[in-house]
Amino acid sequence: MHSLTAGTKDFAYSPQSLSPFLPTIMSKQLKQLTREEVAKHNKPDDLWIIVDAKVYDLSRFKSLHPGGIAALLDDEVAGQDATEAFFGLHRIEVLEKPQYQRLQIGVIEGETSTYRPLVAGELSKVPHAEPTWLSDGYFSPYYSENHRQFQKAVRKFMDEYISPDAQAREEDGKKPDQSVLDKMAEVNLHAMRMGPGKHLQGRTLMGGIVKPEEFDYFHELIITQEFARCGARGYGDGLLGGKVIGLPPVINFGSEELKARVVPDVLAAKKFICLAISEAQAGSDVMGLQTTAVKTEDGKHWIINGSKKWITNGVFADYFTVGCKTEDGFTVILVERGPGVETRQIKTSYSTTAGTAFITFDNVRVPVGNTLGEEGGGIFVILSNFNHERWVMCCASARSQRAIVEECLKWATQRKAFGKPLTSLAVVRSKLAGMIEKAESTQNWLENITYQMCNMTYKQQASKLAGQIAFLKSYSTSCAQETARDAVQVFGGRGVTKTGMGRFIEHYHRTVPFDSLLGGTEDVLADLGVRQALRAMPADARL
Ligand code: HEM
Repeated sequence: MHSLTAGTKDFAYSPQSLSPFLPTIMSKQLKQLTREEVAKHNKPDDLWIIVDAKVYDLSRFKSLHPGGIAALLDDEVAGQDATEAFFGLHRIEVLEKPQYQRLQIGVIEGETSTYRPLVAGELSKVPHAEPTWLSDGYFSPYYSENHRQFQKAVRKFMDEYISPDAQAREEDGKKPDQSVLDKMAEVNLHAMRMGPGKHLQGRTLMGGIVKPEEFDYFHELIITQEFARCGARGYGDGLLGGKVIGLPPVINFGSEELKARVVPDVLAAKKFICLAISEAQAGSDVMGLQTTAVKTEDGKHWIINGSKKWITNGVFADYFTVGCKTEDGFTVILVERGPGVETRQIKTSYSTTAGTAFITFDNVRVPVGNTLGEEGGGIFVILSNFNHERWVMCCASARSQRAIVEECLKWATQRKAFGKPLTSLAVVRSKLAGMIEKAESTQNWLENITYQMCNMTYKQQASKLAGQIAFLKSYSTSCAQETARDAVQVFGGRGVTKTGMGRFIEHYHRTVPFDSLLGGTEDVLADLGVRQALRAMPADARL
């Protein structure tokens, strides 16, 4: 998606990954050729083609071509203009890859190329590929000039540093590269992802574009949405998703000593933290958890025993924000990796780059000073971040749906079936309509809620927005799943193929159900929204 920069096993693309090669390619003398001249080179050992006014010599490459030799020797391809056929079968990034760029020997005299991938930081011109506030000619009451500058900088950062690593790690399943995490720390992205607040004080945000006291939820929305564009769901979580949910309890409920010891290192990505609540026996039912914390006789330590499952970033975490059953009920305790703590990778439908873990605690000794909030008051610690956490998920869901819309619009325009572009088929247009409506409605609702968050106190948010956010989360992820299903229909077999044209659709379709589970399943959240509404029913209301 341009938004989703591409990469396959043999091919990890990002606009910047090309930069070291550009001088070589540009200095190569490209011949000015006529179409008649190209047409003479139509034999297996002397094979030229034209794609987008550029001439490629495929004589030696043909036997390495992943699509086989026959396709290249077709009468309408060999020596001919194969632009349309090419874009029906390959993503534009194929031609950007240095090893394929070298096949270009010339250009067609007097003609210019039409197609190009976006450069780092650029906005897409494809309709609905960007939210309206970033689209030409539209207005928005929500975003200031500062938000716009901030968005530009975050997108450029994302395209330059994060996207290339995202695609490579999604492939090899390793943790995000430390150099990327360090680069993010330099501009304080890890801190900003925690939202507005005191933790931003004294920090230079994104090179000083936004002052800590001016950073609001729209800035945070921008970060989450720009990250979601990379189309690498597992990597997105690997990029310290565990910190986004695991650190707030420390920041909001930890002792000053604990915060001073833990928070700076986590925000600098020197240490990693995760939220460890769910267990094999209990997920959403936090009161049913079985991991126990029992105090030592001198009352100075907890002894923790039990296990946790599906813990994002757990594999590489140094700290674990753990929900435990204690004498007084449910208590949240910060556990540090050490004797008795073991983590094992769980293979889920998304990549292992997220570091999803099964964790066991075997007589783990933790100082009582690591208790987060009141003993027995763990439910408040966990609930306190639920709205924010779910809202973050809505930001990501809205943006990744939009990226799929862009993929589908491009594909349906460039792909021909029955001699016509897919867009000429009413059924395809109808699917596109549904996807666009969902992406736009989700974003619009999200922006309204974000505006409320910017203007409400924490307490007001808790009472007025819990239902709204629960509904939005449930709505976004059900829209997302329908969009994924429709996108596969539009892409056909490519929508279930891990490489090539439909690779982002396959990835999305495979990973999107996850979004409908975390932070509460769709049904649970929709029901929560209704229950919130019922609680607010006025006593004097009658038909
Ligand atoms: C500069 C010229 C070309 C290069 C560098 C090239 C490269 C590639 C690459 C890397 C793939 C693997 C799939 C992917 O990563 O997208 C591929 C697949 C393929 N190519 Fe080409 N190709 C070229 C021209 C053509 C032309 C002109 C045709 C004929 C219309 C063609 C037909 C195919 C087919 C049928 C596939 C398999 C597609 C699929 O599995 O969906 N290629 N090509």
